[in-house]
Order: sequence, then C-alpha cells, then structure tokens
Amino acid sequence: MNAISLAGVRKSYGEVLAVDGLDLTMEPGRTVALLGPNGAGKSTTINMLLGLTRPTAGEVRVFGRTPDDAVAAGDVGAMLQEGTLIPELTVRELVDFVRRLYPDPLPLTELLRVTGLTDLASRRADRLSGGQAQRVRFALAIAGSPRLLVLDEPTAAMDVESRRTFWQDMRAYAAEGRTVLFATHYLEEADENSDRVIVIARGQVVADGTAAQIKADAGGTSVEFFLGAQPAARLDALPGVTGVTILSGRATLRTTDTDATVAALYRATTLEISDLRIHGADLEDAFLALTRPSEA
Ligand SMILES: Nc1ncnc2c1ncn2[C@@H]1O[C@H](COP(=O)(O)OP(=O)(O)OP(=O)(O)O)[C@@H](O)[C@H]1O
Repeated sequence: MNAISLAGVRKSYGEVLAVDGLDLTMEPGRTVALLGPNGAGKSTTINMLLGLTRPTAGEVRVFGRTPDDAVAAGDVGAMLQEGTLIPELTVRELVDFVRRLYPDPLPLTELLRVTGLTDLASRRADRLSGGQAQRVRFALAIAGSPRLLVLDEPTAAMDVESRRTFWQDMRAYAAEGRTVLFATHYLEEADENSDRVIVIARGQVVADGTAAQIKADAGGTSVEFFLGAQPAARLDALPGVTGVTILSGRATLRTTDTDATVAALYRATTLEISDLRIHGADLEDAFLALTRPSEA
C-alpha cells in the first residue's frame, strides 16, 4: 500500500489555483523532498495531506485512508512552518504532554535524546532560541512514532550547525523504515537528504526523480573525451548513458550516472581515452530551468 496517494488533486483559493492537478504516489519507507519556489503549492499540498484543508477536486489518501482517519490513528506526525509552543511549560512537560496523546508514543527519555533536548528539558519552552524551538517542534512531530513524518520547511529558522544536526536526526528517524516528506526551497537539502525529489511549480509537478536524474534531465551531466578516429560503437549502451554526440573526434556522453559511465568506459571498452572531462549541471541550474515562470 502507498504511504501517500494524490489523484487529480486541485485546490483553489478563490481566483488562485494553488494546486493544479497533482497525481502522485509515494511508497512507504522513502524520504521524499517537495522542492519548489515560493508560492509553488508545497504548503497547500502538505495541508491537504494532513487534513487541514480539503481539495477542491480529486482524492488524497494516506496509508489508504482519508487524511483525517490516518491522523486520528496516530500514523502522521507533522512539523509546520508556524505554531507557538505553549508558554509556561518546560520542554519536558510539553513533549511528555503531547506524546501521551498518542496510542503508541516513543519513550520520553528516548524522544529527548534523539532530538538533542536532554540538556534543555527543564527550560521553559517559550524561552528557547529559534533553532532550539524547531528541535522541540521536531520532538512533538515524532512523539507518536508516526509512520509518516511531514515537515514543512523544517530548517527555516536554523543556523548551519543546527541544520546539519537536524538532518542527521531526521535521517536516523527515516532509517527505521518510516516515510518522510519534506518541503523545502533549499536545493542542497533536497539533494542531500532525500531518495526522491518532486519539483513543483505553479501547482504542478515539473520533475520527479532522484536528484541525479533531475540534474541529468535538465540538460546536465556529461562525460566528454577525445576519441579520435576510433569506432564509437556501443557507447550508448554504457550504464547511465542517455545520449551520444561525436564531433571532431570528441565524444560527449550525456549520463544520469557519471561514476558508472566513467567506470564502464575504462573497464568495459578497449578504447584509448584521453582528455576526459566531466561537466555537471548542479541542481540549482536544473531547478531554475524547471521552475522558471512560463512566458505569459
Ligand atoms: N489561505 C489562502 N488563501 C488564499 N491564497 C492562498 C492561501 N494559501 C495559499 N495561497 C496561495 O496559493 C499559492 C500556493 O501557496 P503555498 O503556500 O501552497 O505555496 P508554497 O509552495 O508553500 O510557498 P512557500 O515556499 O512560500 O511557503 C500561492 O499563490 C499562495 O498565495
């Protein structure tokens, strides 16, 4: 069963079409990044998955159920962009209060430990720095040990070090077989922390795949070398290669997997290769190309 499925989902707010026909399925156990510029429809999509807003058309399912039912069953944890932490409670009290709302919560000590909050447990929750408060929100999101964790721009208030720790914690949580969906406009975050990147722009999916595939599809990664007059048969059969061009003795192989292509070039062919160069489009180029506003 899919962790998430969206079929023909649209959402309009009056004149604004925030989500324009999404068809997506996500398997359990994966970490998926929803990448898109401001106003792309990421938060609207997440809010529909959490049952916080209803689609204008189409169907949303979470583990085969309606979002409301999945949330009620304790299957979904979320960290949203805003949300004040209850004042006057300590971190320990707040985290414990929330975990007790779930049928099968994580043990309190474990929860504080994995989110790096043990030393802050006695601090009042409304007296934390922005990054520390985000850590508490993360603890609240995983308190019920949800099968699906949804994070809407989770590192927005964090400095570089907090970000690094946060993603380590998230990956440790995901490694236990959980499904994670996070929205971001940080390209490196999507690239480094997900198995699959879904790029959305103007409420529609404009690319979907691994970060490497998206980079390659957007015109990107190629391996170029001097071939001279040697026969170039079977270059297109090398792993990862999606296209071959030969011009004035120089071969250019477009590839989705530079490492595999280069390794096979040396190991699986007898070609004399010289002046090998690798050109990579970074995800930023790909992202900008994909999400550029269309000409009106
Ligand atoms: N409650 C609302 N009422 C009216 N319009 C809305 C509402 N929520 C979102 N929108 C509009 O819907 C579109 C998609 O917004 P959404 O917040 O889903 O985008 P986003 O990708 O999450 O953007 P960001 O990265 O800035 O958070 C935008 O044009 C936004 O202005």
